[in-house]
Amino acid sequence: MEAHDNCQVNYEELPQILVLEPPPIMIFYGDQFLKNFRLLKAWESQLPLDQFLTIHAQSVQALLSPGRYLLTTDILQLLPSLQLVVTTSAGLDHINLPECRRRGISIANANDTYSADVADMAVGLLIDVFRKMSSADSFVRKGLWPTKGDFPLGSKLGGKRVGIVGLGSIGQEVAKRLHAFGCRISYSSRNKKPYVSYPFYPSVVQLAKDCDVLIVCCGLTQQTHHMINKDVMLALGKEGVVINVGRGPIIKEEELVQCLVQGELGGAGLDVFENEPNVPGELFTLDKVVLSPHRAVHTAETLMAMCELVKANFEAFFSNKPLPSPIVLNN
Ligand SMILES: O=CC(=O)O
Repeated sequence: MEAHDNCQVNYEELPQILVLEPPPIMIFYGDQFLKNFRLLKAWESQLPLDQFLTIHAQSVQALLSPGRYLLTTDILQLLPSLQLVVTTSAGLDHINLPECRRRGISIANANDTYSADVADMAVGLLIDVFRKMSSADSFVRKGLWPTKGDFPLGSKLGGKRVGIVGLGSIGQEVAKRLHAFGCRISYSSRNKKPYVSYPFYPSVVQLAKDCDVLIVCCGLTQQTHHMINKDVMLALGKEGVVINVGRGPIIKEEELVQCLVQGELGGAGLDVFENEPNVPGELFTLDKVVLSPHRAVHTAETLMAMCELVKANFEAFFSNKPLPSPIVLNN
């Protein structure tokens, strides 16, 4: 017996949640926010994962999934009673969605909890690339100012033509911010959005031709995989800048590195990479590139909001109520 909310509850009787790997909320804040649930922590077991899952196969109805852990068909098949996946991410590319659809497994995600923070980061990366803030910081710290003299000029943000790739909730937040900075916004998306007046481009290459900057804000799907390739980058041009706060594999990284090294692209601000946490070494020496370790979504405040949403989804599921942030899986 344990004390929960000042009353005695039997821990064994609490609703059970399987957690395959600790999500960032647990890493930073522990698992107190899920104190009214019994957490089955796969990583604490000495057993290989498949054996561990086989033992708990019949009892697991709900699973908490951190964004980076792949929920493959193999794993899902080991969990025949699974009815709900709550993921702490906004992106769903780590989950085998067709298999969930086939099995009728519900999914809930972070919805737009992170959108404002991700948009702030996209704008921050862009300002950093144009105004060379990271590189200026390192210039001063290395004591180069007195010896090397004048630091190179940056480029003005106001007036730049910014193409947003994916005008979902993150893309719209980016547009709002950069519009306020005096940028000229246009976008490409799966469909033209009837409620915005920014020019719409069905083709990303055409968008790139007419812009100084591309900001990748879309999710990773079969359609967006490697969508930003050499053709797009050449269309953007030698002064062009690419910002990626979506997912690494939306950009063909090898071609991005090549374009940057060969001076065919003006700069990049990257929060996400194809093979995280590995970043191509060629980028480390380029001042026109700003790098960030997939942190756009995580601020202390947003993680707390995420905790609440995760908890609310599990509470709703175990009391047969509608999920607060369900994903509708289309055929
Ligand atoms: O990248 C993080 C997310 O999709 O939430």
